[in-house]
Amino acid sequence: MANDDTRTPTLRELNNMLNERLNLISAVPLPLMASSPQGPTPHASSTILKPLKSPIPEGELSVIEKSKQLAAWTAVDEHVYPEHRVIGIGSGSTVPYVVERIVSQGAEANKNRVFIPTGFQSKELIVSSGLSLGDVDQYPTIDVTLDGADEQKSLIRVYRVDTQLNCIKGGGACHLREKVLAEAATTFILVADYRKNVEYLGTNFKAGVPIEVVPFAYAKVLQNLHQVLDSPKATLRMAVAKAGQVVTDNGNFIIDAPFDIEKMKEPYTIMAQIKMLTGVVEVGLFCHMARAAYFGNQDGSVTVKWNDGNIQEIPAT
Ligand SMILES: O=C[C@H](O)[C@H](O)[C@H](O)COP(=O)(O)O
Repeated sequence: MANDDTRTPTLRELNNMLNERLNLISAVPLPLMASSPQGPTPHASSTILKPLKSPIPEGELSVIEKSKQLAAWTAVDEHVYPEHRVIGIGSGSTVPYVVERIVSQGAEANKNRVFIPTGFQSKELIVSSGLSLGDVDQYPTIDVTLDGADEQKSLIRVYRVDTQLNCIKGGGACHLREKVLAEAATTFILVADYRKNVEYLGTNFKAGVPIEVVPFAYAKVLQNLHQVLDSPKATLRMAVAKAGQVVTDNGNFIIDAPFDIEKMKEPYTIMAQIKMLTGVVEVGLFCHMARAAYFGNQDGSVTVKWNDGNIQEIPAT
C-alpha cells in the first residue's frame, strides 16, 4: 500500500487533531486568578524569584522625608506579617517608603504576595518595584492596607482621646479607590509625617474636603455645597500641568469644599451630608476606619495612635 502521509487530511481527521491539541492545552494548569482561601500563589509553579527594586533613589533625605520614612517603616514592621498574602498600597508621597520597606523583606517573603493599588501612581510603584500586581475586583478581601493621609485628627475631649482616627484624604484625588481598599482591608493603617497630626481636621490642610463627583453633576453639587451645606468657597479642582479641571483615575471631577472649624469637629456628620448630594461619588473624609495611625517625628521618634484611644511613643533609636 502506498505511503499516504502527504495526502490532505479529511475534515473528520482535522477535527480529531484539533481536539487532541485542545486536550493537551487544557491539561496544562492555568495560573491562579482568584483568591483562594489560603490566598493567592502567583509564583507557585516558579522557582526563580523576581528581583525586587526599592522605589526610593539613593541620597540624603530631608527632615520631612525622613519622618515619612520612619512612619512607613515602623508601620510595615508592625503590620505586614509573613503570612499576609494580599496587601493594599495607598497613594501619595509617603507610600513609596511603605513599598521600600516591603521590598526590603526580600523576594522570598514577597513571592506569594499580591499588591492592590489605589490608583495609577501606586500601580506604577508596585510594578516598578517588581512586586505582583492585583486588583480589588479579584481580591475583595485584603489582609492589610497602608496609606497616607492629608490630615489626621486627634480630638482631645475632656479626659480622653477620640478613638475614631478620622482623617482627610484625597489631596491626590485618589480617595474613592483608597476608601474601597480601606474598607476591603482587615487592617487599615495610616502613615504620615508629624505635620498631619492635628487636633482638628482643617488645621493645616486648608484646601477643604476633597469630593469626587461625576462630571455631569459638578455644577449642581457645587451649588448645593455653596447654598445648602455652607461651603461658599467650594471650588472645582483645576489641573496644574494641564489646561482645565483635574480628572480622576475614574474619569470624574474633584471639588474641594472648605468648612468652618465647628463643622469639621463633626466629620462623620459633614461626610454623610455631602455624600447625600446627588452626583457625589465619594467624600475624602475617612471616619472610624483606621486601626492605627503612625506619625514620624522630627526627633526620630514615632507617635502611634490606636483606635482604642491609646497613644504610644516609640523613641528614636
Ligand atoms: O488622594 C491622595 C491621598 O489621599 C494621599 O494618600 C494623601 O494625599 C497623602 O499623601 P502624602 O503621603 O503625599 O502626604
